[in-house]
Amino acid sequence: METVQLKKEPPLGWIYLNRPDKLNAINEQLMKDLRQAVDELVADDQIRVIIITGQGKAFSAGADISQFKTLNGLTAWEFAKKGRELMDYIENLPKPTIAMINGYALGGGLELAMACDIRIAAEEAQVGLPEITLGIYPGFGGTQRLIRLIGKGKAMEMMMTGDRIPAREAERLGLVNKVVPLTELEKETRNFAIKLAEKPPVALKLIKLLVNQGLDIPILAGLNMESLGWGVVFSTEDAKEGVNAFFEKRKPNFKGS
Ligand SMILES: CC(C)(COP(=O)(O)OP(=O)(O)OC[C@H]1O[C@@H](n2cnc3c(N)ncnc32)[C@H](O)[C@@H]1OP(=O)(O)O)[C@@H](O)C(=O)NCCC(=O)NCCSC(=O)CCO
Repeated sequence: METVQLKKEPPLGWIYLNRPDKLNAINEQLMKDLRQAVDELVADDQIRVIIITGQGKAFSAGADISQFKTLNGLTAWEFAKKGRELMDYIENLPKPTIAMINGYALGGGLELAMACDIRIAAEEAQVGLPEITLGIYPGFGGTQRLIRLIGKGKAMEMMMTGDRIPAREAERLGLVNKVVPLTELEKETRNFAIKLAEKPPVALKLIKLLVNQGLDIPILAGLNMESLGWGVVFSTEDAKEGVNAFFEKRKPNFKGS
């Protein structure tokens, strides 16, 4: 893959966006490579958690603006649809995902981070949706995901001003889960990811489905899905293991079945 690097460190799978000289700007090739990398990690049974990060000083500075000059109405629609569908795909992966935000996460870069389940950022990182300064607005799902993460008022401010905000402010808003010094970022992210990797995969997969779909459906439908899902989760070996481990006063060993 030209623009993405993959590292398998079971149970963790790492994806590095790899266009550091362009601050990991997202062009068509990177979208293709990212999809391929994600699919490879999902298909590997040894991988339980996927971490996405950037090489160099940025997580990603967003969609590749150099591609914009050749876009017309129709191709812009196609480009946005492609980017947005990739973010939807990542949001709905069956394994937990973490965005390790090592630097700038702007525009499509923040939209990618928002499609992940968890965001851990370096203190030095800055996030924002600066599309308005280009005369446009977020097109990879940002208008919808930001309001769901931080609420309408602050989301409006971020999108209307295009201002970048520091990681600590993003943490205060609930846009990132955890902020650590850059020197600690990889270690802290690994520790967090291992914690998730030790949890039962089927229950994690169902939590993702219930939370992601639950936001968009009437509460009664969501509550019914939750009850039905209990039937599925209770049929797993991991549920038996969890209950047995509780009574045997030991740490459970979840196998994913
Ligand atoms: C992120 C900024 C603030 C960093 O500024 P600075 O440190 O001064 O670094 P630069 O010299 O600007 O950037 C280095 C190099 O990367 C190129 N680049 C940066 N961002 C992009 C991008 N989004 N697309 C294409 N290329 C990019 C930049 O041109 C430089 O290349 P050279 O060949 O060395 O000149 C600053 O870079 C910045 O503000 N970037 C743009 C952020 C942005 O507007 N993002 C939104 C994009 S639209 C979008 O995402 C649509 C989807 O919703």
